Amino acid sequence: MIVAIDGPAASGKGTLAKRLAAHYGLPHLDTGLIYRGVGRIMVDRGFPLDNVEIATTIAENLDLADLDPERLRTKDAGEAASVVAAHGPVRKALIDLQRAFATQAGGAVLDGRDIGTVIAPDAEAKLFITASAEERARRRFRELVGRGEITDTPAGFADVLADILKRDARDSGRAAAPLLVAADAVTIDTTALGIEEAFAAALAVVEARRR
Ligand SMILES: Nc1ncnc2c1ncn2[C@@H]1O[C@H](COP(=O)(O)OP(=O)(O)OP(=O)(O)O)[C@@H](O)[C@H]1O
Ligand SMILES: Nc1ccn([C@@H]2O[C@H](COP(=O)(O)O)[C@@H](O)[C@H]2O)c(=O)n1
Repeated sequence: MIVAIDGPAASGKGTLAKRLAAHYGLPHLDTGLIYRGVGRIMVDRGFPLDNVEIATTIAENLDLADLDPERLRTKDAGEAASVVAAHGPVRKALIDLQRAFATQAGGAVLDGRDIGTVIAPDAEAKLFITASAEERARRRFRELVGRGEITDTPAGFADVLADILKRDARDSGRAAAPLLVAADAVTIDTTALGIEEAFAAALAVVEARRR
């Protein structure tokens, strides 16, 4: 079974993807890490993020085994990821890698922005996880403060909210594989749901699709 999970930044799709993967004993791929990996290398090597040729070469040579979530879950890697992810040739270079993961024997759970629409259009279960921008910013803010990456101040929160809104606009407005709800996806709005409630709702959708 392939479970495709899409949604905007900090909506909780990664949390649900991990929980569903553990529940069904399936491997999980956080595809955001792939774009973060490309963005991180561009920044670390001082390449301008709008250099499509270099970003594409990096994407073509990316190895999933090299992606370190600890290093890549930072605010600046997320920002760099959303810039390189708008380049069509970069996305094209990363399709086979993601499809190979999705179609491995036994199935898989993938989360990202274009899983149900581009990477795994035939997935048995498709979820679109969303929440209000303010709630997503609150979640991301708590996470970044908890990791000591930013300080717990109103200005810090305003900065995270601005980043979420900017990423929403970039991810939804780009020409190449924009963030869209697949026609056969079920949308779960988690604004007022805790993690357990959201997991129960997601599990119910997947169970219904398995039958
Ligand atoms: N339903 C929920 N209620 C409260 N907090 C949540 C909920 N779901 C997830 N979180 C928390 O919100 C933060 C973001 O969740 P998560 O990383 O799963 O989002 P995401 O959509 O995968 O983000 P990204 O697109 O940036 O990878 C995490 O700290 C997570 O623990
Ligand atoms: N399938 C995907 C996954 C991610 N992106 C882009 O990467 C950025 C970072 O992703 P996170 O899920 O880790 O926040 C995101 O803002 C997207 O621009 C993508 O395009 N497609």
